[in-house]
Amino acid sequence: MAYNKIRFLTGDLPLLPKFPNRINHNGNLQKQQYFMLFHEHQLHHILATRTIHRLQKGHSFKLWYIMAKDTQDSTFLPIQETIVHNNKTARAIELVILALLTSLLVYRVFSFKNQDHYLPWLVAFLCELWFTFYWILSVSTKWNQNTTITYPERLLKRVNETEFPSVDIFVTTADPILEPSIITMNTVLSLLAVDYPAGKLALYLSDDGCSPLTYYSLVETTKFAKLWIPFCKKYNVQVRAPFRYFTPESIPSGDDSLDFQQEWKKMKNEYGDLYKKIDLAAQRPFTCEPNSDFGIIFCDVNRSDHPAIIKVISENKEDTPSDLPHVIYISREKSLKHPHYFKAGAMNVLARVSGVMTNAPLMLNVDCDMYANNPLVFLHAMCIYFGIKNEEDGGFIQFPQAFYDALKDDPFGNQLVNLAVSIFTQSFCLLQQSFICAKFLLIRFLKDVYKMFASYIANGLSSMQGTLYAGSNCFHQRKIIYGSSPGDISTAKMVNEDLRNTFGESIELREAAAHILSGSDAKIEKRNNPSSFIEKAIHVAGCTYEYGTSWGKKVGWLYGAATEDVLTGINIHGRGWKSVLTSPVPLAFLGCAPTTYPSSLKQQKRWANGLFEILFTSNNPLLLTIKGKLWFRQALGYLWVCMWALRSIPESCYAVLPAYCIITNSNFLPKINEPAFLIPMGIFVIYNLYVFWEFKSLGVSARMWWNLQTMGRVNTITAWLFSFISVMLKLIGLSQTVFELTQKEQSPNNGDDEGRFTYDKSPMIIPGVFILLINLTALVNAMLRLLKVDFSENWIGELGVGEIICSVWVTLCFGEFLKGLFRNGKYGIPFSTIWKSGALALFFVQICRIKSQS
Ligand SMILES: O=c1ccn([C@@H]2O[C@H](COP(=O)(O)OP(=O)(O)O[C@H]3O[C@H](CO)[C@@H](O)[C@H](O)[C@H]3O)[C@@H](O)[C@H]2O)c(=O)[nH]1
Ligand SMILES: [Mn+2]
Repeated sequence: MAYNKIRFLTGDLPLLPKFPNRINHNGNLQKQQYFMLFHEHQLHHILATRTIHRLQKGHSFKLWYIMAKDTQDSTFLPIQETIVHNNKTARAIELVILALLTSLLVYRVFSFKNQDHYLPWLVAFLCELWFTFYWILSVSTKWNQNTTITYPERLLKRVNETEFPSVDIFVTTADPILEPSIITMNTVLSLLAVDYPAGKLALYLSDDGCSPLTYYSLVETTKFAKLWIPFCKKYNVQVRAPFRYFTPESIPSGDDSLDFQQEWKKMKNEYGDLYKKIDLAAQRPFTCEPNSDFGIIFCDVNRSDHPAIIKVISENKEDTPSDLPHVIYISREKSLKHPHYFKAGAMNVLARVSGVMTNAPLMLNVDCDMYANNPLVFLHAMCIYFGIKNEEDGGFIQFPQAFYDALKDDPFGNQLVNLAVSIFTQSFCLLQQSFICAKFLLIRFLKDVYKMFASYIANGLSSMQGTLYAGSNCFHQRKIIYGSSPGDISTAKMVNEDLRNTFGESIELREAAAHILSGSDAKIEKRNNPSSFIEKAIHVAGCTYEYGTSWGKKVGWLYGAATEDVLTGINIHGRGWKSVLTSPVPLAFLGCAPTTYPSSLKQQKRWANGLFEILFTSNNPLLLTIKGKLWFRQALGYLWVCMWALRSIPESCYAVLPAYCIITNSNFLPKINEPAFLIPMGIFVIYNLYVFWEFKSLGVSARMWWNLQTMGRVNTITAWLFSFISVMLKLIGLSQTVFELTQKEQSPNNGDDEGRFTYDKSPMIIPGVFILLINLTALVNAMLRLLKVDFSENWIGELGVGEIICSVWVTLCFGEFLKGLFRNGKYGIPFSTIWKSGALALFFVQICRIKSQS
């Protein structure tokens, strides 16, 4: 379909000595290999020397493999390309660290009986066993790295706009105060104005806050969009979220045309008006106005107990096409008697309502603060959609989560740069080539024994399935969200009874789903007048609709973990799909990261909590590898993220150990005059230098590296420890997880406060303050001991240098808390928190005393 413009040629290709090997017995060139050989510059070189195919006449060639004659004609160039990273140095260092970790374990085992202090030695051994295991997961996840690059300009030359699939866009918001309407509206505007045929787009805004303000803002924003979209398209505006476009720096220059300058001013005023309207409405209490349509809708609604409200705010009719996509407002039914499953519940309503109204084969999902920062983002996604080679490669298309106005040097460690290293930019998405041989041998070897199992291992060894689904900035195929697996025809042939059990009572939804599952795009019905389906849509947005169906269990966004995104993503991978990550320049989407320490803590807790919950569902990565089609190394990658909460236990123990040992005058590390001291020292030095180097190569400042490294320790011992505890409480039935929203701010620049730590009374920081206090006590203890030291033989060995270094390091990591102990007001740690941690620390020191006396 996409390549019908490519010309067929035959001729000579003398400049490519490797070329003939890559032609298979049919005379066809393997398409991956084709692209490996023909990087753009090579091609240009070849074409410049006027060489063409050597392939003899009479051979049939698949469209892909044909080169065009004209250098200017880019129809033969790939629309997406995967570049494999060279990370040999990183791999070598990672293996050195692994070797050191292993030797430390071996040393512990052999020196165990010579110890006078079994307890710290045993605890250290268990922690290090965990660190080694976790390091293996991390190395495996980062081993193969690649980047996918997309070329929208080539796509436009090759695929006609009419062939583009339609896309339903879902934006979710839940509270107009924590998520100010103006931010949500900017996200809406940026999406309405993307470079994509407007007739193929429908934007659905889900409002879990059931807020008249959000509804009113959307109506006004839609009016403004009618001016904004043509303006953006006419002048090819790059940033289509007005609050980011009309900045003081963006004033038109003298070089710009007069027309543009005038329209720019007009647009700026119009946006100013919109802003004022929304701002005023936010300050005025809402009143029921019986004579206005708007007043009646929201009269007496209670946000947690109300019927579904669905309004088509604007329609893009086929007979009067415009630049403005369909705009639809949804506030799903809520009732105190029924669970609503937070964002996952909202997404499922969006999937159903859009299924009834527009039923696009693709859906894009964004959080209310994630505006589209690159107007070509849909075309970048289409490069992948049209460029994937095998059906299963297109599980979902994820763009990274990145943030605007990020605080300098990431003081709270929440901007995901560190994750970028491992989850987003590089790994989770790998190349098969180098392992094909190993895979082949392995399959042969185990063939007769465990045929199935062998192919799992082989797949696992060869590569991974791709990036995580991160909840926002992701394109999904509707059929995959509806539960289909690659190459599986059973869903395509679902009969009415199955459809009812899966998708529920609504006949329209079942019909629409059957269309989608049967696969062929051509059959997917275009619905041009969503407003005629409002009644049907209200039906599927009801809070009892899901009872007795597969929503949240097998289809849609899955319930059971606070991170519905990763849970839904692992389920998709578990069906055998792969996913793709691509990050165009400029970045596809930008949102707000929490700007205060307490809100960052809350977010960290929810994430670690949700990720850990996944291990206790039927979507546990190891279960999915055995029972489903999750590849082994992909499962290791998932384990690596899902165990954040569990990490808090060994990390806390390891942070307690130096204090314990100094106070009780015992050791958990080899003494400085033993050669074995070099092992932990080597790990410490090499690991930290390695991470520093890794961050440097990502362009991260030294200050940011330090912040990320200390916040890594702090978050683990505070927020993640609480995630661990809360999952345990949930497992024994004592608590329920809730989704606490993150506060969003339009310009997070709040003067003096920017990036400074503030504290609330959250108990989460108690363990952190406790660790700090006991390590401070230990250091004072060590100092006193140093004063009394008798410089006789082996005094340096008795000093416990390793323990002191560790204690100093832990204290440095908790440096912000140390400052917080002495500051006042919101910058200081509340007295009640200090008091509680102090009591715990005192108790601990007392135990140490008793221990050392016994
Ligand atoms: O009951 C709810 C709760 C949340 N949301 C929406 O969910 C989105 C994400 O909420 P936010 O507070 O911004 O959480 P983050 O931690 O920033 O979000 C990340 O992590 C979440 C899982 O914890 C994913 O759902 C998100 O997509 C992902 O961006 C927002 O648009 C909310 O409006 C709802 O629609 N209904
Ligand atoms: Mn968010």
